[in-house]
Amino acid sequence: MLFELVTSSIFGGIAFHAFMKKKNLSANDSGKIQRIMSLSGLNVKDGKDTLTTQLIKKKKYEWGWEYKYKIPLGRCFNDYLSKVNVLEDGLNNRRKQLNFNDVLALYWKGDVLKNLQQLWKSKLTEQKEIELDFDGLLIIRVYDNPMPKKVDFHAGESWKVPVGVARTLNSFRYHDFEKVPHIILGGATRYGKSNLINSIICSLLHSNSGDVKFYLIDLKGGVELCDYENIKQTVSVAYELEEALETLQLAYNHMRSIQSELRKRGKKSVQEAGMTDRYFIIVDEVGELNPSEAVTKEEKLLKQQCQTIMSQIARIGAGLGFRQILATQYPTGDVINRACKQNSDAKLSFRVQSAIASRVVLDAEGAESLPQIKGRAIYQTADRREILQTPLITTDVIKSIILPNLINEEESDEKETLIQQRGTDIVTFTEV
Ligand SMILES: Nc1ncnc2c1ncn2[C@@H]1O[C@H](COP(=O)(O)OP(=O)(O)OP(=O)(O)O)[C@@H](O)[C@H]1O
Repeated sequence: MLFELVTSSIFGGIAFHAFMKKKNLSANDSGKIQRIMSLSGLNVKDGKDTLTTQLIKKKKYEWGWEYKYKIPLGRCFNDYLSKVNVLEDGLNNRRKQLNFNDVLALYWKGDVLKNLQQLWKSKLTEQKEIELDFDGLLIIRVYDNPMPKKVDFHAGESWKVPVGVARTLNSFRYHDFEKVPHIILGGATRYGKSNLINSIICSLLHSNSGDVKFYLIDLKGGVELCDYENIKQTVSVAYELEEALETLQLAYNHMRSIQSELRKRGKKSVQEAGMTDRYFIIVDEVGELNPSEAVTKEEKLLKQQCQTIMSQIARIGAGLGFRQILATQYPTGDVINRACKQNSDAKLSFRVQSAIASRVVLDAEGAESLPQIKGRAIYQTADRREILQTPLITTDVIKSIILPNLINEEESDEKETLIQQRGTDIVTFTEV
């Protein structure tokens, strides 16, 4: 009896959906969206009048629907962003959608009964996703299918590294370190920062093993970046505050030597001079270098020195071949120094705990409303903001990329000498 009810509701649904599809009316949620907006307090009272969010345009795409709304006076885009979960849950409220392809697949397969059960089960867990944007009008995109929850890593080309798969056309997006030299990564713990750092390092190693150099600062106990300690491309690794300063000093001194070299040759940048080496300073938990969190005077001084070098690299490093990747899981007020943030035109944030934390990383809200999916992130550059599923890199892939780059014993001795010398480096800060 129950099964009959279930099957007839499925077939009823199929017939209804096929009819709607034919009329190109499938899953138009504009009415429901407007109702959710009213019920969630987005209307504005103006004397006796109630100003509502007005639908201006709607358009059907392959992936779903796009709606454009005029927002009432007294509301801003952020008011809508803060309701993104309300909108999404409202649209998914007990929705079971069947599409034409499901039906075709069902009839062509052998065991119809089993297939029906599977189809029903998968429809129960189906989830629409929405994205909000603003271009003078509020744009709401309702995607019929959710983004993939797992995307495999593959290396990029040259200085372009894969940062994730975008929803539209399921295509990979790349961060080009030649165009945007510095990037800030943020996100609450366990959402995928370290995984992304590994992906970036491995992509760079794979595509530029002869030209890439790393200065690694891992202040999370040294479990994440220690894999790269013994590769030829790593100039210095730091696990403690003092070592972090030494590593930054090494990078800074080298940056200054490249600067004098360029001056001698009358060139303005490494690109112009045809110098192919690029230097990546990667700091995983930049919050540990925050002077306002220091316990002692000495610690504060060390952290301040680190901050000074990081801002110098952010300010002048781009043309000298230096790139900075700063990651934090505690995006509060001053955790990322201002010069570093101003000079990082790319930001990537996984889910964070609050709108304030999102603003610290992205300068905008939104990362607090990301679904609770590992690897899901907002990637933002000066002209684009997109939700991506970042690639997942496995330990085996990391090992296979590291293996050909491991240093042999002779090279290891040379490296020891280099690291021992670094304490004698003197840092002088000259305005450029
Ligand atoms: N892109 C991804 N796709 C799917 N799963 C992922 C992805 N990135 C990370 N994960 C999963 O999440 C777990 C935590 O990831 P990761 O260690 O990178 O988080 P984290 O943000 O660096 O955490 P913490 O700040 O605590 O070190 C991983 O072990 C992995 O299983």
